[in-house]
Amino acid sequence: MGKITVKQTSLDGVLLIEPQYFKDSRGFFVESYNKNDFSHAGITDEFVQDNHSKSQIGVLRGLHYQYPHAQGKLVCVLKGSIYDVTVDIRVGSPTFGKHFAVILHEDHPAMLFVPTGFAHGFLVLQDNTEVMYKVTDFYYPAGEAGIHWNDPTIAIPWPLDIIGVNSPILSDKDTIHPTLVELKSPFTYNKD
Ligand SMILES: Cc1cn([C@H]2C[C@H](O)[C@@H](COP(=O)(O)OP(=O)(O)O[C@H]3O[C@H](C)C(=O)[C@H](O)[C@H]3O)O2)c(=O)[nH]c1=O
Repeated sequence: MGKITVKQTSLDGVLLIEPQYFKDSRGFFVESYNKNDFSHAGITDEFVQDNHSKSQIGVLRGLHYQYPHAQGKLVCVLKGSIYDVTVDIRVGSPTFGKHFAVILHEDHPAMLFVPTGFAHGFLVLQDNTEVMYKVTDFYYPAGEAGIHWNDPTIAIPWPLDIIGVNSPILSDKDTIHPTLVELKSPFTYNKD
């Protein structure tokens, strides 16, 4: 049975998970999700839907959350790489408005667990990048919401220069999200 290593991040509840990779001359094998391993690590959420997106370099998807029917997410990169960002939007949290960023790469296949109460997004760093993520509630279009990717109070240092673009490729809806100051976050911090 594969083992996983779970690392805390700067945001309480957001976890970096490194499953055991079995590498050999053919490549590698990994159990990308194992209910027993995850529940032993304290992640007992039930995942009910798998999402899979493919993007070209320079695409930025986010910063998104869903409410009601908030979704926890388990994010992994199947191909290519992303600059993945999570923002704490739980009112009353000591890290409210703070972000955690990590590069997830096909060859450094850590996974990120994002609980409910956070906005999530990523900037794509290579062409034909494919991201797969499990979510803990179903898609609920009426509950789709977001925060502006370039919100000055969050001040995410998106590495646009590294990929040589001045501005990211966005969906129409991702150009008009409110800033965190304009938003009334529906999430509250519950330290238990
Ligand atoms: C999220 C979702 C979308 N769709 C449909 C709706 C649209 O017609 C199409 C593209 O959706 P959207 O532009 O919202 O996809 P992304 O911009 O990649 O959204 C995701 O981006 C960031 C990274 C997230 O963390 C969220 O999981 C999610 O919001 O797929 C569905 O049918 N089911 C779904 O669960």
